[in-house]
Amino acid sequence: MDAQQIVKYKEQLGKIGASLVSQGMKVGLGSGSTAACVIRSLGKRWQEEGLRFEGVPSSIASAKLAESYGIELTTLGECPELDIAIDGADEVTHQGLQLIKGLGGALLREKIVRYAAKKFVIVVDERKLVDKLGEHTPVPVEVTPFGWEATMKHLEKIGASIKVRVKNDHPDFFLTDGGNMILDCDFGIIDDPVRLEKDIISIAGVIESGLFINCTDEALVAGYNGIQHLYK
Ligand SMILES: O=C[C@H](O)[C@H](O)[C@H](O)COP(=O)(O)O
Repeated sequence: MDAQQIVKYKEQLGKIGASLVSQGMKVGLGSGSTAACVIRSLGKRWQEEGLRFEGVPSSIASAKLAESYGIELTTLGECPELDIAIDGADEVTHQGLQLIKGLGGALLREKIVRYAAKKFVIVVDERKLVDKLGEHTPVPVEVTPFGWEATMKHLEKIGASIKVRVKNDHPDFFLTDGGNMILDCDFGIIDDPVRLEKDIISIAGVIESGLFINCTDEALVAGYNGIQHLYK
């Protein structure tokens, strides 16, 4: 799949994702480049069709993008229950729609927004589809900076090979919107993601894992044959 093709797929996903939103809905706005295409399409509908909805962004970047189209944003404080959240993902299993998310570092807020929503739809191109999680992507784990070295040791004990995430082309640690660190944990092929998520979350210092298990209702997958709809 070449870069031009990927851009085309993301634009298609943006339009279809945005078409799921109707007047007055409460909407969780995801993060990353594919979710950004949904936000742009929603922005066009806001400007050209007068679509109005209440948007809760899952990252500062998504908030800025939405605001650049004039979309009025709200918070989970004002609007704790959402009709739908639409987001990207880094890996998606064909069966069960289990996910790895967080290569962009937004996993904690994305998960909070997801669980505030009645329905969770993800938008991905077909490169992200896998039989089992862990085929291409480590599991991003958000940890508190205090004592992160000890947290890392515990993650290693449950089988992770770890890279501490740093900023692009920079030796400084990458920090999330919430000021936390990300440890990219390679567990190899993940046979039991339910168990692994529990094991990760039970470690002191771990704030959230990038495993999104049994929580996706629908995946829109762009590929050579158009957009497929997969359901859990
Ligand atoms: O933290 C980032 C998010 O989980 C993204 O939704 C995910 O990384 C997919 O991003 P993209 O659509 O840019 O591949």
